[in-house]
Amino acid sequence: MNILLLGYGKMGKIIGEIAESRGHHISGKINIDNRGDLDTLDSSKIDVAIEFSQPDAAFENISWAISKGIPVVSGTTGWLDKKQDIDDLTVKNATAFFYASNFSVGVNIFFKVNKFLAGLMKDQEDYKISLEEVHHTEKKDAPSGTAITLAEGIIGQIDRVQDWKLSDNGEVPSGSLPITAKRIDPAPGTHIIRYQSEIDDIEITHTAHSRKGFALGAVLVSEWIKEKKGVLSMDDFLSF
Ligand SMILES: NC(=O)C1=CN([C@@H]2O[C@H](COP(=O)(O)OP(=O)(O)OC[C@H]3O[C@@H](n4cnc5c(N)ncnc54)[C@H](OP(=O)(O)O)[C@@H]3O)[C@@H](O)[C@H]2O)C=CC1
Ligand SMILES: O=C(O)C1=N[C@H](C(=O)O)C[C@H](O)C1
Repeated sequence: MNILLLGYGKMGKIIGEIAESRGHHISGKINIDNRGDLDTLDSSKIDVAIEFSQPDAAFENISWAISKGIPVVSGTTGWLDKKQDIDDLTVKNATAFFYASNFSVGVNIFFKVNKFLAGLMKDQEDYKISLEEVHHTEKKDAPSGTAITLAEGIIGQIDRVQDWKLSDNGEVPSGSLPITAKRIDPAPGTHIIRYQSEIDDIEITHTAHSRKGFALGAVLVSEWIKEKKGVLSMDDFLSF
C-alpha cells in the first residue's frame, strides 16, 4: 500500500517504521516546512493518508486529502470542533475518514471498562469522580483527546455529571467532572479515573509504556480502511 504521512513528528516517524516493516511504501512525509510537496504528489497513487500533525494543522491537512478522494486515518487531537465539516466533505467526495482519539487496543479496552464501571457507579452518590491524565511536555493540547473520550463515557452513564472541566486542583462546580492534566517527561500517556469516598476509593489506570501501540493501531486501521467508504471509528474496526 502507498501511504502518505501528513505530519512527520514523533508519531509520524514510528508509524512510518511500522508501515515499512509491514511491507508498505511511504509516498511522502509532510511537515510544515515541506508542505509545498503536496502540490507535486500524484494523489491517484496514494492509497491512504495517515494524519498525526498538530491541532491547528489537522483540519487543513485532512481537507486537502479528502478533497482529492484519499482515505484519511487521523489521530491528531484538539481540533474536533470542525469534525462535522470533515465528515460532510468525506461523504461529498465518496471517500473514507477514520478518527480515533486513541488507536491503541489497550486504551480501547479501557474505554469499555470505563463505561462499565461508570454504569455500576451511577447511583453511588457518595463517590467523588475525577480524571487525571499525564503526558510529555511537548503535548500541545489539554486535556488529552483520550481524557475527553473517557469523560464522555462517564457523562453518558452518570446523570449527576453533565460536563467536564479542566482543573489544576480538582475543584469544579457541582455537576462537572474535573480533569487534571499533568505534563511530565517522558510520559507517552497515562489516564487515571478515580471514584473516592470517605469509606474507600476505586481507581482504574491505563499506562502506555511507549507510542508503539498508538502507531501500530493507526497502521492496522489504514490497512483495513483501504477499500471502505464513509465516516468510521474504532467501534467499526474493533470486534469487541
Ligand atoms: N490518536 C492517537 O492514538 C494519538 C494521537 N496523538 C496526537 O497526534 C498528534 C501528533 O503527535 P506527535 O507526533 O507526538 O507530535 P509532534 O509534535 O512530534 O509531531 C507533529 C508534527 O506535525 C507537523 N506539522 C505541524 N504543522 C503541520 C502542517 N501544517 N502540515 C503537516 N505537518 C505539520 C510538525 O512539523 P514541525 O516539526 O515542522 O513543526 C511535527 O513534525 C497530536 O495531536 C497528538 O495528540 C499522539 C499519539 C497517539
Ligand atoms: O499527544 C500525545 O502524545 C497523545 N495524544 C493522544 C491524546 O491526546 O489522547 C493519545 C495519547 O494519549 C498520546
